[in-house]
Amino acid sequence: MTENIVWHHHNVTHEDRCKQKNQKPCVLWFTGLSGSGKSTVANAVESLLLENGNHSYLLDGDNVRHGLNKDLSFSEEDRVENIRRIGEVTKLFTDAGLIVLSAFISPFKQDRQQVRDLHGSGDFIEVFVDTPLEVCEQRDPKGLYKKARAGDIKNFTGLDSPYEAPEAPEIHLKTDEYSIDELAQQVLQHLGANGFIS
Ligand SMILES: Nc1ncnc2c1ncn2[C@@H]1O[C@H](COP(=O)(O)OS(=O)(=O)O)[C@@H](OP(=O)(O)O)[C@H]1O
Ligand SMILES: Nc1ncnc2c1ncn2[C@@H]1O[C@H](COP(=O)(O)OP(=O)(O)O)[C@@H](O)[C@H]1O
Repeated sequence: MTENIVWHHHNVTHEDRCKQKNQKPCVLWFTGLSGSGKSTVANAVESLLLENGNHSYLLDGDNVRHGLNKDLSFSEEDRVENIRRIGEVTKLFTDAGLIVLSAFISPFKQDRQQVRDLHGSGDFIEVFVDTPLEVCEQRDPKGLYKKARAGDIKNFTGLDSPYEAPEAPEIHLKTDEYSIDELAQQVLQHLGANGFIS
């Protein structure tokens, strides 16, 4: 497919863009069940990054599925393609020098591993938003569990579609033990301790 396509080298380099922004780009890859708190915590982290003078961008499953990925369903095949595309987008954004936050269920280990491999060099940070299914279902912020239990939504993650939890995430957030602010601070602390932000 890439036959006859030649890679262009640009005058302004990745290093130039990082230096200009005074940060080391990375992807904070939030993964977890629907209602686990991915969007909520990612939003709180992004606000802290803004306050700290960092340059970031938050990619959110619901929003991206309204645009770039609006042709994709929730079949296994389409979820794989969803994450593949988002992986490529995060690669472009980190190349641009940004700290990228992505909030997708991303239920399959293999797909998350592929995004990790795409980034290489330690800038992929898996953030497991660990919330028991019962708690997610109780929160049910969009009423989707109720609809799924009633049979109105098929292939719902955690019910009739699988979620493969990370085994060794860089950051493990327990949302039933800590507040949103505390969880956001845990993420910022990891970024600081690992030299991504100052
Ligand atoms: N069948 C089914 N299963 C899971 N989720 C569903 C489904 N149908 C719609 N939704 C809504 O879509 C959001 C998940 O989209 P993602 O792109 O993150 O999913 S995936 O990574 O491709 O699995 C998810 O958003 P979050 O609740 O923010 O996770 C739901 O609002
Ligand atoms: N400690 C917590 N961390 C994250 N979310 C929490 C917490 N406690 C309660 N919530 C609530 O849980 C819901 C999580 O929804 P959301 O962030 O949309 O999840 P997701 O993006 O994973 O679907 C929100 O209504 C949020 O206010």
